[in-house]
Amino acid sequence: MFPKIAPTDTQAWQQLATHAQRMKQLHIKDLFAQTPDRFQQFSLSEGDVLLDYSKNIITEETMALLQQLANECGLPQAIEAMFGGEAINHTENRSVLHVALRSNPTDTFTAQGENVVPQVHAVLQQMEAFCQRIHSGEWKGYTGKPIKYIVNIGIGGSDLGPVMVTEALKPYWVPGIQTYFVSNIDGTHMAETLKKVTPDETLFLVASKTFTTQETMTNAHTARSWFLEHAKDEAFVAKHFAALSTNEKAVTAFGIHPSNMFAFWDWVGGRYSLWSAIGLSIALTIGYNNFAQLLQGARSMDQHFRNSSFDKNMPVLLALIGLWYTNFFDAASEAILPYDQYLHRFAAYFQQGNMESNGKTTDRNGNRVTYSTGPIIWGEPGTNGQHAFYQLIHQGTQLIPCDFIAPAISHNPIGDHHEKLLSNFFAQTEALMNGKTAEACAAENVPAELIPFKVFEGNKPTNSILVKQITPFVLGQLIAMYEHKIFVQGVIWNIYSFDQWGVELGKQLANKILPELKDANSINSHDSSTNGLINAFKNWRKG
Ligand SMILES: O=P(O)(O)OC[C@H]1O[C@H](O)[C@H](O)[C@@H](O)[C@@H]1O
Repeated sequence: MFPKIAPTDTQAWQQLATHAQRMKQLHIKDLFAQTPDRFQQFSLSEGDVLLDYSKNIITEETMALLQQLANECGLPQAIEAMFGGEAINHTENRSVLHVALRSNPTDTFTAQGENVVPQVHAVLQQMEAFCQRIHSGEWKGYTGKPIKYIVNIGIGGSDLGPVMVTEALKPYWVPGIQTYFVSNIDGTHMAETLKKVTPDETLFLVASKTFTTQETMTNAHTARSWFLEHAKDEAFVAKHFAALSTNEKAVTAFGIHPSNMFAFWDWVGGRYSLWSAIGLSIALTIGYNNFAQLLQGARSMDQHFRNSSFDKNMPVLLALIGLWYTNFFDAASEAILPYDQYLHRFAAYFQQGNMESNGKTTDRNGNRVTYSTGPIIWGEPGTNGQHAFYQLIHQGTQLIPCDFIAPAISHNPIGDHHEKLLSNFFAQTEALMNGKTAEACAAENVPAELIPFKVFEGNKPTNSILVKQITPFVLGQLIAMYEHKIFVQGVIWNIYSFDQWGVELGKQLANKILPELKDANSINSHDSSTNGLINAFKNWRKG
């Protein structure tokens, strides 16, 4: 295990606090003027991924102190504890081994004394064989037709990853397969999806780690009823429903045959599960070989993370820079801004990844933290964001560190679209850094009374992540890079990143209120606001 030290108790933290006061007097553009080769100093590549972190309010001293902080907080031991399968998810007494899901067969990862790699590869083989049967048309629906539609029913970690990846890799979709995702318990989500599919050509994947989640179970039962209205015979369920879960008992109770179950394990966190059986919708959509490439990309980032010194380690550097702004500049949020339409769910995916992992106030000693932890994560694809919220990033009162992500090669090289798109990426990061002075405005003959409105302070930090192309391998690298960033920050903040007790409360409360909504009686068991809302809801439905 690694030390449970409050980061504020380290020497590095004290030094960083003093250092930050000095750094707040500086402007990034001056740092570039002082050190023209700053790009060489603060950028690195790993395969086809280039990280440029030079447009940050940092110097070599900043980075050295941040790395010292990581060392004082036991990051080297923590990395080995995770890869070594220690039960670092302490509050659930579980290992955290999503890295084992992208292992090679000859690798070894141990949970509770057992090498988990053979079982990982057994399920991967089961997934590969299943994909082959679906894609070849060998697997037939109840009227003898091959499967054309995949409907993944899951929520949270059993939805967001597969949605994000299948969208990101749309150019790789297997011809003839159309995939949909139903997550919301709002009947609209299911109803609208069922309009697009046919019962005899659809495979429903019920994706749930626990197989108890209310939304997923409700949606799965609705899908089953709809299917049986058409198929009439329960025996046909086996041809059209598969389960992705850790809970074999609940899968069987639902009526899905164990041979249609793809297993994973309690050492896979929901928001880290796209690499497991939860990724079956991905493999069915982009083909198993592309799914395997995604895993290989993640594996290469795992090795980079585990083996690189902190000054050459992408996840560590991103984590330290993020923490620098969260804790020493009071930044409350971070934006993820992909300049790639296919990555339009990337920020939403890492909203769960970050906010469910590091949105915690209790430290690993059970005490309330005295410093900020996980920031709010948000973002939209550029350039749409530019025409919506960049105003605030440029001229608002909040400091919002941004990650710009873009591929050099587009999957859709139409005319000069991609050059135009990327010119916006480069221009934005440059403008956020440089800003615009009153003198520059005056030189452009801006009327004096308008100058205060047209001045940009600049000094807005950005990371630029440029990749050659969004291939399955590169996407695997990118996802794993951000996963490990979250892990590093959780270690330094001394919090448990792999539980999510905050989500449980909502589940319990809804279960308490649900029976109260089933009859017409007036309710008075809550506060006056909740009573008023419930009674108004009921009154409207009476009429
Ligand atoms: O996969 P399931 O067990 O259905 O869980 C789905 C989701 O449920 C909760 O919201 C958890 O907080 C998430 O981490 C999880 O991904």
